Amino acid sequence: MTHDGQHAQTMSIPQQLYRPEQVREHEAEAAARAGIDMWTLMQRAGAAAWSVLSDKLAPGARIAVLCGTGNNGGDGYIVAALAREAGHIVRVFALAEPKTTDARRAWSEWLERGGDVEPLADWADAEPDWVVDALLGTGLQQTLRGEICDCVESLNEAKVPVLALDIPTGLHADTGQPLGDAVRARATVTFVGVKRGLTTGQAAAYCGHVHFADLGIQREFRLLTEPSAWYLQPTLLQHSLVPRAATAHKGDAGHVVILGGAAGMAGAVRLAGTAALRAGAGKVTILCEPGQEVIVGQQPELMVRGLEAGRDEALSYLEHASVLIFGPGLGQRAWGRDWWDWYCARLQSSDIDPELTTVLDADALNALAQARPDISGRARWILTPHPGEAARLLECETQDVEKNRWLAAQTLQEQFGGIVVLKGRGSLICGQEGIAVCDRGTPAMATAGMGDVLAGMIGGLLAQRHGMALATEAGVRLAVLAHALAGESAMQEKCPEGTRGLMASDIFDWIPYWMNPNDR
Ligand SMILES: NC(=O)C1=CN([C@@H]2O[C@H](COP(=O)(O)OP(=O)(O)OC[C@H]3O[C@@H](n4cnc5c(N)ncnc54)[C@H](OP(=O)(O)O)[C@@H]3O)[C@@H](O)[C@H]2O)[C@@H](O)CC1
Ligand SMILES: Nc1ncnc2c1ncn2[C@@H]1O[C@H](COP(=O)(O)OP(=O)(O)O)[C@@H](O)[C@H]1O
Ligand SMILES: [K+]
Repeated sequence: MTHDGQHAQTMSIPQQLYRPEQVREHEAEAAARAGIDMWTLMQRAGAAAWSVLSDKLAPGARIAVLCGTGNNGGDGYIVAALAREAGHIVRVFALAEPKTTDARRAWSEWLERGGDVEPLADWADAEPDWVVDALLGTGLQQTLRGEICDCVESLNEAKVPVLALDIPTGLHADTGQPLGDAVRARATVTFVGVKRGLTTGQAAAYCGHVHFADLGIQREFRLLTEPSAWYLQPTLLQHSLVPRAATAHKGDAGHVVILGGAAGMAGAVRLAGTAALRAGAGKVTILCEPGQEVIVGQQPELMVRGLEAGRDEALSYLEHASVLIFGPGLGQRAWGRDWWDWYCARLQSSDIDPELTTVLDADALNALAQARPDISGRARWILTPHPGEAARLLECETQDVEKNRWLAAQTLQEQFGGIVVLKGRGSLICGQEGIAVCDRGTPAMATAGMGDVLAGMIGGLLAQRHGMALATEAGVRLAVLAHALAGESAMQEKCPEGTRGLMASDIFDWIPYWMNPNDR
């Protein structure tokens, strides 16, 4: 078996993400254009996986390779052969004989070299230090069935570290949802193009660390098909968030107006307002329910005005606003509902400029779900639903949203216009420029007020976008990314591997850190 070292290298995840069908459809043509056959491609896949696995092994480690009947299984036989050549104790457990030509070749080479193939159900006999999951790749159709299902269950119960080839068996390579059950891998090596199901939905619970190997055909592959989504990386902040001019004054940095903060929920607008300032907004004004000013005003940099619902005095604030954030702590009582009705009416009559960039969050999204007004200005909306709010807007259940987050985000964008941020692990940003995904952040961010901070950061960054020559959609992507990274940094500071106990306000100090990526 040749070890094709040159193309066995893994690299960082590129920006371009694909649907699994795109990879299936175009990999053979890309390989042909690169002058190699599919057997060579399979050997490269096995070698790339081996290069990841070999780094994790102590000398003489015991490895169990679990092979399915398709080409994913073929990759597995190649890894097995390479691991044995390197002196490890390798046992292969297979569902049945391979069905495809290339996988059969890999299987027969393994047998010819004295390898053995044992029944899948016996895998635990190997008492492995590592397992290689080569059961199913992108060929997965519907819910896992038969012996594979039992095997995945026993593998997860055993809690042995697993390296998944291409994708953890059972995980849908597009939606990132397990189909029935799925292997919980410690690491995944994915081939040719990064499948977008590795970045959202439940992917983070199943994939472990994701490695990418282009198998030397990336250039050819990219010429054949357009990406289906964009993967957001911290380097993007460096490229886009250029330092402010030395002569800047606060008027250059925009004015964010935040409408929300009903009795009992003034904290939401205060969080959003502080986040907008930390993101660099020049000025922030909060319009809240009368009586709540004291709570907001404890953050002295925020300007605050208590207003009864529907007061046209609000127009004078909006006239000078660069961005409106509408919804944090708005509540569902009359005060909040009346403000929503006022907003829709004033937008319809153009008393509110339809060009005013407006973040609709929290209860403004719930009001939108109930009222569905036919108004102009939608092109300037940025909707920031979590999956529950998205479900209300789409009139479905939260699990329907999670089943296919790409589709949910796209449908919301088509129905409501503007830019949609579908929050949760693997946040999606969908607008005219396509869909981008942010898979950063930490489960410690699943805590009240974290969404208010995000709304504030989006507003705060967009308020400065003219000075930075930043398009709105690009600005939203950057804010989502910086929010997730600030959450990670704040948790890291408290407890490096921790997953609980973060508060939304803990991330404030880290927002300037990520907003100034070139200044350190
Ligand atoms: N040379 C190449 O082409 C290269 C390919 N590459 C690799 O190939 C992988 C794709 O290979 P693939 O297309 O053969 O599909 P794969 O995922 O192995 O499974 C198909 C088998 O699974 C079975 N099955 C399906 N659904 C099931 C279910 N729900 N529950 C249970 N069983 C189910 C199905 O059975 P059937 O339905 O036909 O009875 C069929 O036998 C790709 O991910 C990458 O790793 C790389 O090496 C680069 C070079
Ligand atoms: N497990 C997680 N991993 C990464 N980010 C998360 C996770 N859970 C929540 N977040 C992020 O935290 C924020 C929570 O927002 P939201 O649910 O609106 O909270 P709230 O309404 O309480 O302010 C979102 O940006 C979301 O993407
Ligand atoms: K697999």
